[in-house]
Amino acid sequence: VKSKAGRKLRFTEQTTSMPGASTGQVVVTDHLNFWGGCRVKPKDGINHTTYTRPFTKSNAIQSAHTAYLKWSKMAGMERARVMLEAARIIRERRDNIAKLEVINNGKSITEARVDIDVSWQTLEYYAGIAGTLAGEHIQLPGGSFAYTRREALGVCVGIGAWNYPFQIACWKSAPALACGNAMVFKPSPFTAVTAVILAEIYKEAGVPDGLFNVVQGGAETGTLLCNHPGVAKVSFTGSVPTGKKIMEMSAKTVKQVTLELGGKSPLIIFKDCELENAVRGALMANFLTQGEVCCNGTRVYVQREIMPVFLEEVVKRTKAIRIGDPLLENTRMGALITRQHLDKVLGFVSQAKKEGAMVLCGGEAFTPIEPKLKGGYYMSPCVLDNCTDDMTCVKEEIFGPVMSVMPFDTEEEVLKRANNTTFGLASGVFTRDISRAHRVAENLQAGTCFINNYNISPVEVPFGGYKQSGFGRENGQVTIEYYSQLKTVVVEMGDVDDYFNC
Ligand SMILES: NC(=O)C1=CN([C@@H]2O[C@H](COP(=O)(O)OP(=O)(O)OC[C@H]3O[C@@H](n4cnc5c(N)ncnc54)[C@H](O)[C@@H]3O)[C@@H](O)[C@H]2O)C=CC1
Ligand SMILES: C[N+](C)(C)CCCC(=O)O
Repeated sequence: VKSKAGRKLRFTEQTTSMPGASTGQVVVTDHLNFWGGCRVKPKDGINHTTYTRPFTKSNAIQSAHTAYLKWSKMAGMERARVMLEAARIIRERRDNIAKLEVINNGKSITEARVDIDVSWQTLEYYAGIAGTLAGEHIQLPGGSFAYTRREALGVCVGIGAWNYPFQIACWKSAPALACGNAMVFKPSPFTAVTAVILAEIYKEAGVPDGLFNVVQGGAETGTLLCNHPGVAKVSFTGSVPTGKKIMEMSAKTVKQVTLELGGKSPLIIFKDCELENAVRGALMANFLTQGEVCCNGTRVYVQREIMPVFLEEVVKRTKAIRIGDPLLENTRMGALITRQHLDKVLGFVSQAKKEGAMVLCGGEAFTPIEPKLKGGYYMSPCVLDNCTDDMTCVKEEIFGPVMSVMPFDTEEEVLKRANNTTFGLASGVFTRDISRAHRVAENLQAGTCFINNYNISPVEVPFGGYKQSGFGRENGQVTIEYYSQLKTVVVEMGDVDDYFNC
């Protein structure tokens, strides 16, 4: 849905050809901004993309700051209770939120349900940690001592991409709120709807008004948020070029930054792998959410001896992927996010052909037979053979369902080739040799290495990049460090030295 701000949000199951061409439709009749505990009318009253005034008096950042003062004084256990209630509400409304996510994003309903499950689990996980936040006591000479306090940062900004709209909002807000911060979240203008649902759920669960706010808009709004002196931290998910701008803007007032950026991750398949699993893994690494996944393993290196059998299997299964109405239970691939993005992905396939790659399957615009789905942004998932490391399709992030396959001979060679990239988000290896698996994991320059599977990221496990794929982490206990700061309190129990007058 291209939701228009300033109208009411209602979910109806009508047949229509909305962007993404699902059988559902969202009619937006309520405002999509959410500040100070309620939906707010855009000041220009027209379109969320041209709107926001973070510098004006009554604004999202100010209301977030007021809420932060209250929330950060509560005990971790009290915050935990509210967060657990929010998790419960998400779980209860899982199917409805998942439907909205499908209509908004175009991904299949079965995937969207997993996203929503991961979302409430994220809130539960950080609720569990909220009650454990603590400092330490350090003994000093003469009975003096010091202690540390783990304190919130203040108002944190979250800026999200369009591929996992609700989940990204939860990955950012859950650790932020657990630590006592407030958050102003800006979703991608392509997927404006579900972050507001999260804001309403937090309110219903009992967070103070203004603790989690949603401002709609694009680059202009994001820029205002990153430059705002009242913001302590920016957590960004999106492309590398935008990430660089975010870092630059944040530097002006020394804001803390977490950057979850793009990738071009290698997946290495050795000849001693369990082939069935490796083929399934390659599909998991390339075709979730229409291939619009930052950590996808899109450079698939296959040991030469098993290349023919691997290709045969992978092509057979790729051709069998059911593309179509994302709201149907048996659909496994929905529609890409926009016409423009679809054209871009198809352009990568044409370029690959020009550079000598061979299309083994897919790579074309796809029109489902149902008339109601015509006009949707579908494409057939693509496997490219005859690829070399210097081709555009192997070097650049495509962010669509396009797998590039390349042969390799030795471990040493493939590691060198796998690491020859400015990205470093994820990586994967399939082998039955446990020593080799751990050796390869050690030597791959990436924030995650999946052994004998791919794209498994439960909330307990830290997620983030090496190199230009970003820094900071989301998920796992470590993320607490990225949403809090340590205060040292030094306590003198004796007299102050008479150093200057003795
Ligand atoms: N590492 C990760 O966790 C993920 C990374 N991504 C990356 O995101 C990209 C696709 O997402 P897009 O939404 O197209 O990325 P994008 O960088 O164009 O936009 C991301 C967000 O930043 C905002 N934005 C754009 N320009 C801005 C500016 N100058 N200042 C502040 N905010 C600005 C957008 O409105 C959007 O909310 C891919 O490259 C992908 O790899 C996507 C999902 C997850
Ligand atoms: C959930 N997972 C691992 C498939 C992708 C999460 C990262 C992203 O937002 O692209």
